[in-house]
Amino acid sequence: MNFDVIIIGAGYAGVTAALNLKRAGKKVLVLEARDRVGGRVYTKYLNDGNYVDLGGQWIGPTQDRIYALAKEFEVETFKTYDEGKSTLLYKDKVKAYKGLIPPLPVYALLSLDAAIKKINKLSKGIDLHAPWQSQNAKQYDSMTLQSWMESQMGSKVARSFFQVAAEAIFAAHPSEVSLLHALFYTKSGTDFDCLMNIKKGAQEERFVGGAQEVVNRMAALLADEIQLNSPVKRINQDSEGDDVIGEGFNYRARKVIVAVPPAMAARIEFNQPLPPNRDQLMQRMFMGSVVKCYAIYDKSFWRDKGLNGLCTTNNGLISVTFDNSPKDGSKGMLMGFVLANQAKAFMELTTSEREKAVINSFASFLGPDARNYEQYLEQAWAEEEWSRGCFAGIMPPGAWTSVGKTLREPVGNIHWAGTETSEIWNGYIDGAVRSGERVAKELMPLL
Ligand SMILES: Cc1cc2nc3c(=O)[nH]c(=O)nc-3n(C[C@H](O)[C@H](O)[C@H](O)COP(=O)(O)OP(=O)(O)OC[C@H]3O[C@@H](n4cnc5c(N)ncnc54)[C@H](O)[C@@H]3O)c2cc1C
Repeated sequence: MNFDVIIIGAGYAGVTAALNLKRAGKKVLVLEARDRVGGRVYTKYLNDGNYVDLGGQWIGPTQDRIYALAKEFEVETFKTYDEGKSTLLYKDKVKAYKGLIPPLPVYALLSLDAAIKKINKLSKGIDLHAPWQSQNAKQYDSMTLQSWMESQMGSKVARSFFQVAAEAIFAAHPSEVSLLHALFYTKSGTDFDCLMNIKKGAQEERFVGGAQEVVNRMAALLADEIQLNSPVKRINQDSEGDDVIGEGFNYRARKVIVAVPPAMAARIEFNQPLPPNRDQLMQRMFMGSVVKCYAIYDKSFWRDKGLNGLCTTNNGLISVTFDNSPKDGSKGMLMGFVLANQAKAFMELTTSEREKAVINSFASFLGPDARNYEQYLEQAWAEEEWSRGCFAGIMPPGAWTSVGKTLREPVGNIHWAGTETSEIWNGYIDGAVRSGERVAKELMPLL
């Protein structure tokens, strides 16, 4: 059977592209490896009717495209729980504090504040459309975020907390991330404060019913077009179109959209080798490492103590936790991230060792009550065959300025989507939606 467009991947990017093309009268087919849509957004429904988001979950100001879809598909959002005091574990002591500024030594706070202001200022100069053309791009791309942190912050304590924030944003150690990429990503998501914060930040709101709710409803309009359990193994290109091949299927289309992260696109075979710089990009844009962990309680006991469940430390397995309880507060759900190098070590533990280590970490913030949990859940994204890491693809030093321009450049009939290709909210759900809209628009005149 012949299609106008075959879309590989039914994450937010692929489903958005498919729906836009279908609405424009095009004949589309979406091939998805997993047995569900949503990709890196994964809502697990629990037996008692509750749910947990094991992948992407928050949305916030300026993420207009995902908000527009939530409105269109009538999925409500609600504020992330943020009432009461936050918790800081520093030098083995637990302190509760109000507001955004943790009770750290003044010299460390001043150093942190200056670094955040500086990264915001530098990021303003980045060309989001072509980061490699930004002023000083070569210089920034020859540094890591770590080397920049060392040059900016004399205080070791400040550096360690900046690292906590950076790892929560990139799911990678700062020594792995190009400074140019960090600046691009910062501007793409407004600024560093917006990336870090709950109020007026990227963590401001959640979806009622879970973050998969919107994409599930979109997919319901594509019931005849989405084929699940269909990993694409190979694309054979010729001048007229492409054959898209997997186990038990071989479909043909005039155009193909690859809506998977570059690291996953690298696992597809192509009959005509891709241009070498494109291939090198796919070899280099690596996925971060994150394990998202939950303990579920009969109630959110921390709220009774005037705490908001937002806990941070510069010296623990879990460096940051959030109150992820349902909107009605009927259950207590504490969620924590194991990030970057900690995640790599964590994934070598047995299942029971992992659970024990996470609960110990939760108890180190919130006391013995944290041990009285009903259920433990986790999702290690590097263990996921069809993601191989998260939150998103990251550029190491040198990649943006050498091969970065191939990120969105079509190759013959193949066009690229996915949050990694977005100029705005790159790495986020909103970026995925924008990339789906962009690629559909790009293809329309060619069909
Ligand atoms: C733990 C975690 C927390 C996050 N938190 C947030 C957050 O709070 N807010 C936010 O905005 N973002 C967050 N993100 C990031 C967000 O989830 C992603 O940016 C977004 O979902 C990416 O969508 P996408 O469509 O570009 O890619 P994906 O969701 O990765 O979709 C790609 C799809 O392609 C499929 N696929 C891969 N290879 C093949 C193949 N060969 N053949 C067929 N199908 C294939 C995959 O199964 C997948 O369904 C988080 C991510 C994670 C993992």
